[in-house]
Amino acid sequence: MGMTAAVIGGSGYGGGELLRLLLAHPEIEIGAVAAHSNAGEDIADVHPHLPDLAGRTFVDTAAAVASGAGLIFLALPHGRSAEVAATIPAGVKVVDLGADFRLANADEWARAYGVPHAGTWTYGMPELPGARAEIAAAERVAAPGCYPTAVSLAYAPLLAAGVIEPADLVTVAASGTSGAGRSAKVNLLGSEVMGDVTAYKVGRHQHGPEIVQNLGRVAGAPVTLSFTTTLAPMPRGILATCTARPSSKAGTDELGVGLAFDDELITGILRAFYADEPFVKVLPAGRWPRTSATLGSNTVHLQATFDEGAGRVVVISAIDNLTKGAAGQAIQCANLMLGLPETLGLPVTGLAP
Ligand SMILES: NC(=O)C1=CN([C@@H]2O[C@H](COP(=O)(O)OP(=O)(O)OC[C@H]3O[C@@H](n4cnc5c(N)ncnc54)[C@H](OP(=O)(O)O)[C@@H]3O)[C@@H](O)[C@H]2O)C=CC1
Ligand SMILES: CC(=O)N[C@@H](CCC(=O)OP(=O)(O)O)C(=O)O
Repeated sequence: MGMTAAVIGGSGYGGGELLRLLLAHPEIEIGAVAAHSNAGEDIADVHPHLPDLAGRTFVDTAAAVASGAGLIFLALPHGRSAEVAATIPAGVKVVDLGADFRLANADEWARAYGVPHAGTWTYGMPELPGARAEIAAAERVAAPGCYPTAVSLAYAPLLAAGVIEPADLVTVAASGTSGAGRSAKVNLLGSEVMGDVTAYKVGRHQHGPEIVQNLGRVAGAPVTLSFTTTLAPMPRGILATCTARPSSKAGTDELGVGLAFDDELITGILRAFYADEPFVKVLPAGRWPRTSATLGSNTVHLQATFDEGAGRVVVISAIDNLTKGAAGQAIQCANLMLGLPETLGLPVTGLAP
């Protein structure tokens, strides 16, 4: 074992997924695991799917910070990471699953989250252009949110190729309930969620600015996104339907391919962009992403078409919000920061049915 990692916020859903993946990681050993209201509890009592952690108890946050771990994962509610990060000594590598350090613009952060901005860390989405080397060189990384992963990776290849209009992106996405965390909320009760799909945070979701930040960097131009989120009656998964108008460059010889603007061209751009990416799968023609196929994997499934009648490109993206959308992505970043193979300990295959 090369490195001991502490997990702070280990009793939550993101923390539980981190622990599940780290138990199978050949180079990272689980050190102190911290909780808040569950401090002192047996880890396997809170996470019965992790029986190998029976007999180990959650410590408090300060004890985990002081535990001497060379790597710390933070899986805390928004606003909490910043105060804990300030107590972590230099030289310790930190990956934050929360939002505190994701946005570069302080005003946008304060508008989206309602508390002052704590700063900006290296953004942890290795598949975005130039990101991998920055993550590998960083001591502190802000791992992206679940929706921003699904949506940014759907649009990025087409924006980078210049074939869609950055000023007219429209996304409707559905999330499973674990995306809202483990703490009790009335709207997450089984009797509220089962048999229901509901829109929420319409027109004001906090992930809007994060997606716009990512895609603006890829496009090299201002991006406008209409982003609507819905809650689906399933524990895990995100399905994002991402549409865009073709740009004036689409279907012209400027692309250098001499092809009509059609499904083959669009999926060809996606395939070329992700040709060397172990965790992004552009599905074969005719097969559409489904959340169930991604569960437990660190994999993004993509498919695309050109809806000629509407004059819009449609890209569908599916991920497991807790894996590629949170803990898996955090470990992918940690692997890079530690100089390990990026895929170490991370499943590509899903769990079905
Ligand atoms: N769920 C998801 O799909 C995703 C989550 N994220 C982000 O990851 C972070 C964790 O999310 P998630 O696991 O879902 O959240 P949960 O609500 O499930 O877990 C939160 C964790 O933080 C601990 N905690 C709560 N308050 C405090 C506090 N004041 N001091 C110290 N620890 C505290 C909790 O401890 P205890 O329960 O013992 O009180 C628990 O371990 C959030 O920032 C979230 O936005 C990012 C991407 C996806
Ligand atoms: C279903 C549900 O409520 N999902 C949450 C996702 C929160 C999340 O994951 O937050 P960060 O990625 O920003 O840390 C939401 O929509 O706010």
